[in-house]
Amino acid sequence: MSAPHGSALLELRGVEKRYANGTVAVQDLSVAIGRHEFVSFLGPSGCGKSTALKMIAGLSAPSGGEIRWGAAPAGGGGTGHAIGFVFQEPTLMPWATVVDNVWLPLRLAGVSRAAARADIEAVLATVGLSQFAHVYPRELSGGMKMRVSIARAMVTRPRVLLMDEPFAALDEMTRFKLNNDTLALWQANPFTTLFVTHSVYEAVYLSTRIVVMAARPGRVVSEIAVDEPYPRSEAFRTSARYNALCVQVSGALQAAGATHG
Ligand SMILES: Nc1ncnc2c1ncn2[C@@H]1O[C@H](COP(=O)(O)OP(=O)(O)OP(=O)(O)O)[C@@H](O)[C@H]1O
Repeated sequence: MSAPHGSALLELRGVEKRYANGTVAVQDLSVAIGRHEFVSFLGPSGCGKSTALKMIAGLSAPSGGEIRWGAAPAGGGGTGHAIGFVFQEPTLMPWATVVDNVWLPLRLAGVSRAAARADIEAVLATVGLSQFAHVYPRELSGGMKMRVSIARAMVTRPRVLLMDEPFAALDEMTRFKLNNDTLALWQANPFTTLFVTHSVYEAVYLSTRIVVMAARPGRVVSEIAVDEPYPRSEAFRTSARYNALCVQVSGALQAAGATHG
Protein backbone atom coordinates (compact mmCIF):
# COMPACT_ATOMS: atom_id res chain seq x y z
CA MET A 1 0.00 0.00 0.00
CA SER A 2 1.60 3.30 -1.01
CA ALA A 3 1.39 6.22 1.39
CA PRO A 4 -0.96 8.98 0.33
CA HIS A 5 0.39 12.49 0.22
CA GLY A 6 -0.77 14.69 3.08
CA SER A 7 -1.73 13.28 6.47
CA ALA A 8 -4.12 10.34 6.45
CA LEU A 9 -7.78 11.21 6.24
CA LEU A 10 -8.97 7.66 6.13
CA GLU A 11 -7.50 4.20 6.21
CA LEU A 12 -9.05 0.85 5.35
CA ARG A 13 -7.16 -1.98 7.00
CA GLY A 14 -7.83 -5.55 6.00
CA VAL A 15 -11.50 -4.78 5.40
CA GLU A 16 -13.84 -7.65 4.58
CA LYS A 17 -17.46 -7.53 3.53
CA ARG A 18 -19.44 -10.73 3.58
CA TYR A 19 -23.08 -10.20 2.61
CA ALA A 20 -25.89 -12.11 4.30
CA ASN A 21 -26.13 -14.51 1.33
CA GLY A 22 -22.48 -15.52 1.89
CA THR A 23 -20.98 -13.48 -0.98
CA VAL A 24 -17.56 -12.15 0.01
CA ALA A 25 -17.57 -8.82 -1.85
CA VAL A 26 -14.19 -7.63 -0.56
CA GLN A 27 -11.48 -9.34 1.45
CA ASP A 28 -8.34 -7.93 3.02
CA LEU A 29 -8.99 -4.58 1.37
CA SER A 30 -6.37 -2.09 2.47
CA VAL A 31 -5.93 1.45 1.24
CA ALA A 32 -4.96 4.77 2.80
CA ILE A 33 -6.41 8.06 1.63
CA GLY A 34 -4.75 11.43 2.29
CA ARG A 35 -6.39 14.79 2.77
CA HIS A 36 -7.48 16.52 -0.42
CA GLU A 37 -6.62 13.59 -2.64
CA PHE A 38 -8.66 12.71 -5.71
CA VAL A 39 -8.61 8.91 -5.73
CA SER A 40 -10.34 6.81 -8.38
CA PHE A 41 -11.30 3.17 -7.86
CA LEU A 42 -11.11 1.17 -11.05
CA GLY A 43 -11.73 -2.53 -11.56
CA PRO A 44 -13.81 -5.18 -13.27
CA SER A 45 -17.51 -5.47 -12.57
CA GLY A 46 -18.19 -7.01 -9.17
CA CYS A 47 -14.79 -6.26 -7.61
CA GLY A 48 -16.44 -4.40 -4.74
CA LYS A 49 -15.96 -0.75 -5.68
CA SER A 50 -19.50 0.25 -4.68
CA THR A 51 -19.30 -1.93 -1.58
CA ALA A 52 -16.12 -0.14 -0.52
CA LEU A 53 -17.74 3.27 -1.02
CA LYS A 54 -20.84 2.24 0.93
CA MET A 55 -18.71 1.05 3.85
CA ILE A 56 -16.75 4.33 3.83
CA ALA A 57 -20.07 6.20 3.83
CA GLY A 58 -21.23 4.15 6.82
CA LEU A 59 -24.17 2.77 4.82
CA SER A 60 -22.88 -0.78 5.22
CA ALA A 61 -20.77 -2.24 8.04
CA PRO A 62 -17.57 -4.22 7.35
CA SER A 63 -17.68 -7.82 8.53
CA GLY A 64 -13.95 -7.73 9.23
CA GLY A 65 -10.98 -5.38 9.44
CA GLU A 66 -11.36 -1.70 10.26
CA ILE A 67 -12.00 1.70 8.74
CA ARG A 68 -10.10 4.39 10.57
CA TRP A 69 -10.66 8.10 10.23
CA GLY A 70 -7.96 10.67 10.97
CA ALA A 71 -8.81 13.46 13.39
CA ALA A 72 -11.06 16.23 12.10
CA PRO A 73 -9.09 19.43 11.47
CA ALA A 74 -9.10 21.93 14.33
CA GLY A 75 -11.91 24.46 14.00
CA GLY A 76 -13.54 22.30 11.37
CA GLY A 77 -17.02 23.03 12.68
CA GLY A 78 -17.34 19.75 14.54
CA THR A 79 -18.92 17.94 11.59
CA GLY A 80 -16.61 14.96 12.02
CA HIS A 81 -16.13 13.15 8.74
CA ALA A 82 -19.21 14.52 6.98
CA ILE A 83 -19.75 12.79 3.69
CA GLY A 84 -21.43 13.74 0.43
CA PHE A 85 -22.57 10.96 -1.92
CA VAL A 86 -23.27 11.24 -5.65
CA PHE A 87 -24.74 8.19 -7.40
CA GLN A 88 -24.95 7.27 -11.07
CA GLU A 89 -28.64 8.23 -11.04
CA PRO A 90 -29.18 11.82 -9.88
CA THR A 91 -32.11 10.56 -7.69
CA LEU A 92 -33.84 13.95 -7.52
CA MET A 93 -37.32 14.39 -6.06
CA PRO A 94 -39.46 15.08 -9.17
CA TRP A 95 -42.06 17.09 -7.29
CA ALA A 96 -39.51 19.50 -5.79
CA THR A 97 -37.68 22.42 -7.41
CA VAL A 98 -33.89 22.53 -7.76
CA VAL A 99 -33.63 24.66 -4.61
CA ASP A 100 -35.72 22.23 -2.60
CA ASN A 101 -33.77 19.25 -3.88
CA VAL A 102 -30.49 20.86 -2.81
CA TRP A 103 -31.99 21.87 0.54
CA LEU A 104 -32.83 18.21 1.39
CA PRO A 105 -29.72 17.22 3.41
CA LEU A 106 -29.83 20.47 5.35
CA ARG A 107 -33.57 20.06 5.91
CA LEU A 108 -32.93 16.57 7.27
CA ALA A 109 -30.37 18.15 9.61
CA GLY A 110 -33.05 20.56 10.86
CA VAL A 111 -31.96 23.68 8.94
CA SER A 112 -34.86 25.86 7.77
CA ARG A 113 -35.16 26.90 4.14
CA ALA A 114 -34.54 30.52 5.08
CA ALA A 115 -31.39 29.65 7.05
CA ALA A 116 -30.15 27.41 4.23
CA ARG A 117 -30.84 29.93 1.48
CA ALA A 118 -27.41 31.56 1.24
CA ASP A 119 -25.62 28.19 1.21
CA ILE A 120 -27.98 26.82 -1.45
CA GLU A 121 -27.53 29.90 -3.64
CA ALA A 122 -23.74 29.70 -3.29
CA VAL A 123 -23.55 26.03 -4.20
CA LEU A 124 -25.92 26.45 -7.17
CA ALA A 125 -23.64 29.23 -8.42
CA THR A 126 -20.61 26.93 -8.20
CA VAL A 127 -22.32 24.32 -10.40
CA GLY A 128 -23.63 26.97 -12.82
CA LEU A 129 -27.31 26.51 -12.03
CA SER A 130 -28.28 29.86 -10.46
CA GLN A 131 -30.70 30.52 -13.32
CA PHE A 132 -32.46 27.19 -12.75
CA ALA A 133 -33.08 27.41 -9.01
CA HIS A 134 -36.87 27.33 -9.31
CA VAL A 135 -37.40 24.80 -12.08
CA TYR A 136 -38.36 21.15 -11.67
CA PRO A 137 -36.07 18.22 -12.55
CA ARG A 138 -38.16 17.28 -15.62
CA GLU A 139 -37.12 20.60 -17.21
CA LEU A 140 -33.39 19.80 -16.90
CA SER A 141 -30.99 17.86 -19.15
CA GLY A 142 -29.17 14.79 -17.81
CA GLY A 143 -26.01 16.83 -17.21
CA MET A 144 -27.93 19.53 -15.35
CA LYS A 145 -29.65 16.93 -13.15
CA MET A 146 -26.22 15.57 -12.27
CA ARG A 147 -25.09 19.10 -11.35
CA VAL A 148 -28.06 19.35 -8.97
CA SER A 149 -27.04 16.04 -7.44
CA ILE A 150 -23.47 17.33 -6.98
CA ALA A 151 -24.77 20.58 -5.48
CA ARG A 152 -26.94 18.58 -3.04
CA ALA A 153 -23.88 16.57 -1.97
CA MET A 154 -21.74 19.72 -1.61
CA VAL A 155 -24.20 21.89 0.31
CA THR A 156 -23.22 20.33 3.64
CA ARG A 157 -19.54 21.10 2.91
CA PRO A 158 -18.43 17.47 3.31
CA ARG A 159 -14.87 16.44 4.07
CA VAL A 160 -15.27 13.59 1.61
CA LEU A 161 -17.20 13.49 -1.64
CA LEU A 162 -18.01 9.93 -2.72
CA MET A 163 -18.94 9.58 -6.39
CA ASP A 164 -20.13 6.20 -7.69
CA GLU A 165 -19.93 6.19 -11.51
CA PRO A 166 -21.58 9.62 -11.58
CA PHE A 167 -21.13 10.34 -15.28
CA ALA A 168 -21.47 6.84 -16.77
CA ALA A 169 -24.91 7.52 -18.25
CA LEU A 170 -24.00 10.86 -19.85
CA ASP A 171 -22.87 11.56 -23.41
CA GLU A 172 -19.15 12.12 -23.90
CA MET A 173 -19.19 15.91 -24.27
CA THR A 174 -21.31 16.34 -21.14
CA ARG A 175 -19.05 13.92 -19.33
CA PHE A 176 -15.91 15.89 -20.28
CA LYS A 177 -17.56 19.11 -19.14
CA LEU A 178 -18.60 17.59 -15.81
CA ASN A 179 -15.10 16.13 -15.37
CA ASN A 180 -13.71 19.66 -15.66
CA ASP A 181 -16.36 21.12 -13.37
CA THR A 182 -15.75 18.40 -10.77
CA LEU A 183 -12.03 19.15 -10.81
CA ALA A 184 -12.68 22.89 -10.50
CA LEU A 185 -14.90 22.29 -7.45
CA TRP A 186 -12.36 19.96 -5.89
CA GLN A 187 -9.53 22.44 -6.45
CA ALA A 188 -11.51 25.31 -4.96
CA ASN A 189 -12.57 23.37 -1.84
CA PRO A 190 -10.70 21.32 0.75
CA PHE A 191 -12.64 18.06 0.36
CA THR A 192 -11.25 14.68 -0.68
CA THR A 193 -12.87 12.92 -3.64
CA LEU A 194 -13.28 9.14 -3.93
CA PHE A 195 -14.48 8.36 -7.42
CA VAL A 196 -15.65 5.01 -8.82
CA THR A 197 -15.43 4.60 -12.58
CA HIS A 198 -15.08 1.96 -15.29
CA SER A 199 -13.23 4.40 -17.53
CA VAL A 200 -9.44 4.32 -17.59
CA TYR A 201 -9.47 7.64 -19.48
CA GLU A 202 -11.66 9.35 -16.92
CA ALA A 203 -9.62 7.98 -14.00
CA VAL A 204 -6.33 9.22 -15.47
CA TYR A 205 -7.75 12.63 -16.35
CA LEU A 206 -9.17 13.29 -12.89
CA SER A 207 -7.09 11.56 -10.27
CA THR A 208 -4.08 12.13 -8.09
CA ARG A 209 -4.03 8.35 -7.66
CA ILE A 210 -5.78 5.33 -9.15
CA VAL A 211 -6.54 2.28 -7.03
CA VAL A 212 -6.97 -0.80 -9.24
CA MET A 213 -9.07 -3.61 -7.78
CA ALA A 214 -9.57 -7.25 -8.75
CA ALA A 215 -12.63 -9.41 -8.12
CA ARG A 216 -13.42 -12.70 -6.34
CA PRO A 217 -12.65 -11.57 -3.74
CA GLY A 218 -12.51 -7.79 -4.20
CA ARG A 219 -9.14 -6.35 -3.21
CA VAL A 220 -6.54 -3.77 -4.22
CA VAL A 221 -4.01 -5.09 -6.74
CA SER A 222 -2.18 -1.92 -7.71
CA GLU A 223 -2.01 1.79 -7.10
CA ILE A 224 -0.83 4.23 -9.73
CA ALA A 225 -0.01 7.85 -8.93
CA VAL A 226 -0.90 10.39 -11.60
CA ASP A 227 1.76 12.94 -10.87
CA GLU A 228 0.53 15.67 -13.17
CA PRO A 229 -0.27 19.25 -12.17
CA TYR A 230 -3.72 20.80 -11.92
CA PRO A 231 -5.60 22.48 -13.47
CA ARG A 232 -5.80 19.79 -16.12
CA SER A 233 -7.22 20.64 -19.50
CA GLU A 234 -7.65 19.39 -23.04
CA ALA A 235 -3.89 19.85 -23.46
CA PHE A 236 -3.37 17.12 -20.84
CA ARG A 237 -6.07 14.91 -22.40
CA THR A 238 -4.23 14.96 -25.74
CA SER A 239 -0.67 14.75 -24.37
CA ALA A 240 1.81 11.89 -24.80
CA ARG A 241 2.04 11.69 -20.98
CA TYR A 242 -1.73 11.14 -20.68
CA ASN A 243 -1.59 8.48 -23.35
CA ALA A 244 1.29 6.69 -21.62
CA LEU A 245 -0.57 6.75 -18.29
CA CYS A 246 -3.72 5.35 -19.95
CA VAL A 247 -1.66 2.50 -21.41
CA GLN A 248 -0.13 1.79 -17.98
CA VAL A 249 -3.49 1.84 -16.19
CA SER A 250 -5.16 -0.29 -18.90
CA GLY A 251 -2.40 -2.86 -18.44
CA ALA A 252 -2.99 -2.91 -14.67
CA LEU A 253 -6.74 -3.26 -15.24
CA GLN A 254 -6.29 -6.12 -17.66
CA ALA A 255 -3.98 -7.86 -15.22
CA ALA A 256 -6.62 -7.33 -12.50
CA GLY A 257 -9.26 -8.89 -14.73
CA ALA A 258 -7.05 -11.90 -15.25
CA THR A 259 -6.35 -12.27 -11.53
CA HIS A 260 -8.42 -14.63 -9.43
CA GLY A 261 -7.91 -15.22 -5.75
N1 LIG B 1 -26.54 -6.42 -1.03
C1 LIG B 1 -25.84 -7.42 -1.56
N2 LIG B 1 -26.06 -8.70 -1.21
C2 LIG B 1 -25.34 -9.71 -1.74
N3 LIG B 1 -24.31 -9.53 -2.60
C3 LIG B 1 -24.03 -8.29 -2.96
C4 LIG B 1 -24.77 -7.15 -2.48
N4 LIG B 1 -24.26 -6.02 -3.03
C5 LIG B 1 -23.24 -6.42 -3.82
N5 LIG B 1 -23.10 -7.78 -3.79
C6 LIG B 1 -22.10 -8.59 -4.49
O1 LIG B 1 -20.82 -8.16 -4.05
C7 LIG B 1 -19.89 -8.13 -5.12
C8 LIG B 1 -19.34 -6.72 -5.28
O2 LIG B 1 -20.38 -5.86 -5.72
P1 LIG B 1 -20.17 -4.29 -5.95
O3 LIG B 1 -21.47 -3.74 -6.45
O4 LIG B 1 -19.58 -3.69 -4.74
O5 LIG B 1 -19.08 -4.30 -7.12
P2 LIG B 1 -18.66 -3.16 -8.14
O6 LIG B 1 -17.20 -3.29 -8.34
O7 LIG B 1 -19.16 -1.84 -7.67
O8 LIG B 1 -19.45 -3.64 -9.46
P3 LIG B 1 -19.91 -2.78 -10.74
O9 LIG B 1 -18.66 -2.26 -11.36
O10 LIG B 1 -20.59 -3.80 -11.59
O11 LIG B 1 -20.84 -1.71 -10.25
C9 LIG B 1 -20.65 -8.64 -6.34
O12 LIG B 1 -20.40 -10.02 -6.46
C10 LIG B 1 -22.10 -8.38 -6.00
O13 LIG B 1 -22.95 -9.30 -6.66
